[in-house]
Amino acid sequence: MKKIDISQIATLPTRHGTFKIQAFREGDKEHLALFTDPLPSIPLVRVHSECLTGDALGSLKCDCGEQLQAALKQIAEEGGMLIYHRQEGRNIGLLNKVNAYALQDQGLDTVAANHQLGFAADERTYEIVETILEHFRIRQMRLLTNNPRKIESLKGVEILERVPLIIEPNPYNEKYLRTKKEQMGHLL
Ligand SMILES: Nc1nc2c(ncn2[C@@H]2O[C@H](COP(=O)(O)OP(=O)(O)OP(=O)(O)O)[C@@H](O)[C@H]2O)c(=O)[nH]1
Ligand SMILES: [Zn+2]
Repeated sequence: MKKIDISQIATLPTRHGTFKIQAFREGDKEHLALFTDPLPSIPLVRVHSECLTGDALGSLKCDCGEQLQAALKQIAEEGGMLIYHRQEGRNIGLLNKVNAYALQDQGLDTVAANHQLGFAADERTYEIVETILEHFRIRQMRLLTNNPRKIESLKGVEILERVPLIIEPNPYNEKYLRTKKEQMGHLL
């Protein structure tokens, strides 16, 4: 197992409320946990995979940015944790994701574009997420997701409830969301 470095806990005021923040470094990847204090015994958890274009740049090609904001709002209200999982582009990385976007400009869907570049549709792994949950001794939770694969991938924690996180489609992400539903089994 890789060595994990863990930061101190700091306070992070956000537009949704004040969270605690802690960083986890694994090799060259740095992940974050944002959590309410107190943390309920059965917290509401969001595992959010990095999407720089959606999360930081306001991209309308996906639903990530709006999901991130909606998740933080709900977690601030109900108590829980957002794990910011630094596996950009379903873990193909930013450069490859932009190449996948170029293929999507030519008409390929999000799954076919990944395949054309030699990747599986989803290359993410969740060991670091399990390590972070273990660090906080979270063994039972409610999970904010529409992705059944994410539920199956999280071993060692009991997911008592799946809480949907549905964003209204826009003309630019309609096809993407349809592909996620039809080819990736998302509960949309
Ligand atoms: N390779 C690739 N990655 C993408 C694309 N669009 C978004 N992503 C990445 O997909 C990840 C988000 O995954 P999603 O499948 O939308 O959502 P999810 O987190 O698995 O599922 P939910 O929990 O329901 O939101 C982020 O890492 C994004 O960077 C794309 O067209 N190609
Ligand atoms: Zn995105």
